[in-house]
Amino acid sequence: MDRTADPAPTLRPAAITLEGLAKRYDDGTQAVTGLSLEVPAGELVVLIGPSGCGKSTVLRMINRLVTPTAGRVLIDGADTAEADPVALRRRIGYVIQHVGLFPHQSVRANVGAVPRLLGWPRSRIRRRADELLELVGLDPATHGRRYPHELSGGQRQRVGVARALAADPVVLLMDEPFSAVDPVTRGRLRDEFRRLQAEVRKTIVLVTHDLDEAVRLGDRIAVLSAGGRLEQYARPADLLGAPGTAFVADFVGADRGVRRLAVTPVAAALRPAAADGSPAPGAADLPAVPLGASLYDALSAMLAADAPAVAVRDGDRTVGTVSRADLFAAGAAGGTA
Ligand SMILES: Nc1ncnc2c1ncn2[C@@H]1O[C@H](COP(=O)(O)OP(=O)(O)OP(=O)(O)O)[C@@H](O)[C@H]1O
Repeated sequence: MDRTADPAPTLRPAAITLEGLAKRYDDGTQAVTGLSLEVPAGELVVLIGPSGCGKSTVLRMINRLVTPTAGRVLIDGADTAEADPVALRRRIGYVIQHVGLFPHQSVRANVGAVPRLLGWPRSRIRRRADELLELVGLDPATHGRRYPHELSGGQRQRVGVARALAADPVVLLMDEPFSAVDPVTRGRLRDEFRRLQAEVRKTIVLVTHDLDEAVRLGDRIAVLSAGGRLEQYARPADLLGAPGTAFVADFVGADRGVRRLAVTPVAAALRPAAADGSPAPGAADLPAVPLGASLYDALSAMLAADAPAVAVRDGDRTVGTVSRADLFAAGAAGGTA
């Protein structure tokens, strides 16, 4: 990204603190109960739990679309109840399930909506919109002038993400952001989003029903049960390796061992190649996975090729091998996600 073209300083991501947060709706529904958790600056925290357990209500209390009945939300230590709600929402990006793009505005105008409200000069808004469209994988020249109905569902979803990032928010809230598209597009968007987050490093709170999405995207996962009660808050590998309550064990399911392989890097089981750089004997005949792959990828490659091990490559170089025994041993011990 050409930061020199944009005079706006990039805002540091902010930490979010939820302190004893609760919401009881007027009809008596207790949606969230005494929720306390800390979202470190620059991390992506996933809220997951069964339908109706209060996940969306938590997001909406963070941006003050819903007023808590008890507790506080602090952003970088400042109580959001004391902020002007409109100004607060401009500092917080919000991506929702069905995107909510303005149908009668072009893609570029949609992405520039918040900067326009903030009174940025037109040339800067346009530059920012085009920069963000590129960032989310849309060509500004082709897609910038289109209207939302002229895009595919996945493209609309990308525009929604670009729009939420436009004013360089200190916090990004995402409510089921990838659920309105087919499973293949969903997987692709999720992978793209992971790369995007590695680049922009925002503080993100993301709501999903999908455990795979949670373990692949989350730095930490908060599992909520009915009434918005926090069951466990942990890193993905820890959540899968040591469910803290019977509810979590049931929620992460019997296949949690396999899921855990997906969040354990192949490096955790690597048998390094010889120090002189010569490849392990027979490595040339093995299927290969890149160094950034997970143990799950390694197992898939072994099963597909009916091979006893995989070679691990860093670019063109074979850096070592992982056998089935190495893989299961490391999977059982758990790696860091
Ligand atoms: N405005 C409202 N008035 C009354 N009850 C509400 C209101 N909004 C949500 N609720 C209730 O609060 C509870 C939590 O809803 P919320 O949408 O936060 O859950 P969720 O976990 O996001 O659900 P889902 O996964 O199905 O989207 C539900 O029982 C819901 O019916």
